[in-house]
Amino acid sequence: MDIRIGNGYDIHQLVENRPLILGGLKIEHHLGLLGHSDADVLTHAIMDAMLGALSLGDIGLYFPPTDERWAGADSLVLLEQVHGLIQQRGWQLCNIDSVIVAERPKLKPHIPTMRDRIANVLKLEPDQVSIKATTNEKLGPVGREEGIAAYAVTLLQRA
Ligand SMILES: Nc1ccn([C@@H]2O[C@H](COP(=O)(O)O)[C@@H](O)[C@H]2O)c(=O)n1
Ligand SMILES: C[C@@]1(CO)OP(=O)(O)OP(=O)(O)OC[C@H]1O
Repeated sequence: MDIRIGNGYDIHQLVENRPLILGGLKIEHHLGLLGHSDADVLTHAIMDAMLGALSLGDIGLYFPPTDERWAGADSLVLLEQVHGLIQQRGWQLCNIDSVIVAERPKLKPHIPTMRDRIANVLKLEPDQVSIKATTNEKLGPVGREEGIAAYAVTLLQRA
């Protein structure tokens, strides 16, 4: 089999006195995401999709939330390590498609920079990294701005 698909999902709580980091980009907002790491929910979903494509488990296996080494970790650095695992096994990324579910802030203006940052770490062209945003139409915890969620799908091919 020469292609593999993976999907990833993550959600983090929005709280006061934390930065909002999405796709490696700090976005000005009165709330930020709570987590052991930088809580970059988009990058976490992308890593889980990459690992899932090769049945390699999830990010908690490689970067346990109980391990002080990952306290405040920059998720783009973790992404680079996950990319290394994929490459070591002889695979490369074809493309990523993702969606961030957030009631606020407006993410559209920030998406090109997020795509560039993720693409840069993964040595991809920005057009191989799709990032979309949607609200949750005020429904549920995301709709009440208690958190932000992200979904990602990725396709890998043999290098
Ligand atoms: N946090 C968000 C959410 C959405 N957008 C953009 O707005 C468009 C409309 O969103 P709906 O949930 O009402 O469909 C969406 O297509 C995004 O382009 C955004 O920028 N930031
Ligand atoms: C990368 C890690 C490291 O603690 O980040 P967290 O901020 O704990 O986020 P979560 O998505 O709950 O779990 C993944 C963890 O492995």
